[in-house]
Amino acid sequence: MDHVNDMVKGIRFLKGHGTENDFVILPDPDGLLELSPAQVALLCDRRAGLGADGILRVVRSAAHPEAREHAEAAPWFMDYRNADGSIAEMCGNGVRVFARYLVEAGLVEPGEFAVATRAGVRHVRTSAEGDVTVGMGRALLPGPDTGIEVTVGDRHWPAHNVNMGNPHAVAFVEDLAHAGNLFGAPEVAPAAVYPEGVNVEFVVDRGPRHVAMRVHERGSGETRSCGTGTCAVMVATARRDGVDPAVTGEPATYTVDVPGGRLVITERPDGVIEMTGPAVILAEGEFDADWLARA
Ligand SMILES: N[C@@H](CCC[C@H](N)C(=O)O)C(=O)O
Repeated sequence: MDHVNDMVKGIRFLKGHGTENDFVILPDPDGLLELSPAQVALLCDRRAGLGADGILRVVRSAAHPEAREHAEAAPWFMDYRNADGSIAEMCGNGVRVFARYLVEAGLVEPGEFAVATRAGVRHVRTSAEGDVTVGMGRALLPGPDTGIEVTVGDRHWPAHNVNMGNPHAVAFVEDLAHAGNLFGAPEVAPAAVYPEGVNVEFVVDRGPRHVAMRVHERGSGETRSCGTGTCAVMVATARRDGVDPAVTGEPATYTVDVPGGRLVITERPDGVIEMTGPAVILAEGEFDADWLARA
């Protein structure tokens, strides 16, 4: 293997996941790694690349134009990309994995700290057991919340418009299998409600304050979990149940099962949503910079 090692101009990466929403993590403290959409897509390719639902580039906030203003409060910026190379504002599972990486790399002390994202600063709390809690900010219910329809094949469902920094359409269905194979994006109408595209969640009840969902993610296809999606689902389900912590003054907690595991979502009376779940770093290595440059 020595000749291979001699040849490789290595770029370091790690692999991690949160409830099986998986990421390639690229430590790039000085923000020197310019990634084209084609390069991101190659890295995320499960046959020709490393394979992932998305990329988490780890950049010092001070070194990134989109995060410089947060450098003092949140020294590290999560530059998230979807598997197709597109940029998204926010990734809930990604923030937990990003936080776990910062702790394991010794870049922050475990416990409470802040992470800069395109959707703003997010406060995280790591536990020694592996779970990470993230203050995901407030859900926006931008409207319209009626007249939105999700279609898969010949089935149609009304959907709720929830923004968690990124856009979601939440549809309550009778059976998660009715969402079909989700190889392609579900149709969401009217398309004008989501000019930047949308993540679509299909939800069934499992018990009191307990639901299960599948998701088709904008830019990544069906994934095993979507953190922002579970928050959007929690809020849509709570309102459907007549639960609003801003009115009762009591926090509301829902359990949201995803194909890759379980997340616990709490909405506080001040509207801030907290997401708790696992975050795992499972491998690290190097790939050939020339291979990526050829993409
Ligand atoms: N998997 C993520 C969401 C990633 C971004 C999404 N695909 C979008 O384009 O908005 C999560 O855990 O929240």
